[in-house]
Amino acid sequence: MTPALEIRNVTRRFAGLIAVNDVSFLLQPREILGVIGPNGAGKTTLISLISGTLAPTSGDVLFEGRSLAGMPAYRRARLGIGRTFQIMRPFPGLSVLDNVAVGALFGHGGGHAKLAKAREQARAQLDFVGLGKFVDQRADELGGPGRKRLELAKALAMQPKVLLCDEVMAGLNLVEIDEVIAVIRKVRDTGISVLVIEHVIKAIKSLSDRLLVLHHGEKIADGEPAGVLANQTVIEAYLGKRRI
Ligand SMILES: Nc1ncnc2c1ncn2[C@@H]1O[C@H](COP(=O)(O)OP(=O)(O)OP(=O)(O)O)[C@@H](O)[C@H]1O
Repeated sequence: MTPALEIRNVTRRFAGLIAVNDVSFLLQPREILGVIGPNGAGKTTLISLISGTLAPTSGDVLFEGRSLAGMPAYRRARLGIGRTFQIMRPFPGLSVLDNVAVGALFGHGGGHAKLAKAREQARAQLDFVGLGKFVDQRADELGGPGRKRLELAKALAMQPKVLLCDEVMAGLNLVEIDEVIAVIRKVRDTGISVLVIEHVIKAIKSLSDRLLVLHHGEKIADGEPAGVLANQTVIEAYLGKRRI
């Protein structure tokens, strides 16, 4: 089976700093892959290299077997690569519904050219993530947990085949984390492959089919979650962080 994503020897430098260093891995269709690592390990950079907001210094990203080299972010989104942002940026002044409708207008396959159709799709995505009751509220009036769900709905409205989630559980309480986990599982059940970056180790352990660990830009482990978290190198990378 062709992988949904293949990351092939990807390196990204920022001046003297190597943020991502010769990283390779696969994301299989319908897989939930968790990516963890201490602060500054290169996780967000990795998502940006896949979604196309950053270009690799070397290496290649393949989507369904096809190289994305040189392809801008908007075209990758149209091909089916959706992402959420760690720093949430709802369009201020727009309703929750229209924030998501924007995603539907520009998403996979060119999106829905008609606003009415985009709003219809946005409403369905908001129901899906549990924000159905808030469609008419201004997006910048949503609280933290609501904004996390909004980020997910915005990305899903683009009808991605691959969803890249950047810390969608950060700042949530345990109940809210469980709710987001349930939403991500539902996303996978619709046939979407998911890459999840997260600091909440317990959550990502139960959510992920496979876990990949980055440390100083390098992949130090990749495998079944319980085994990866018992790995001595991984424990040392987190020593003192109290996150395992
Ligand atoms: N645009 C940039 N210019 C210069 N350095 C950058 C840039 N973006 C990231 N970095 C550096 O690259 C390294 C990896 O950063 P990145 O944000 O990918 O880490 P992260 O694992 O997502 O961290 P966190 O968990 O804190 O979000 C860090 O040292 C960071 O300071």
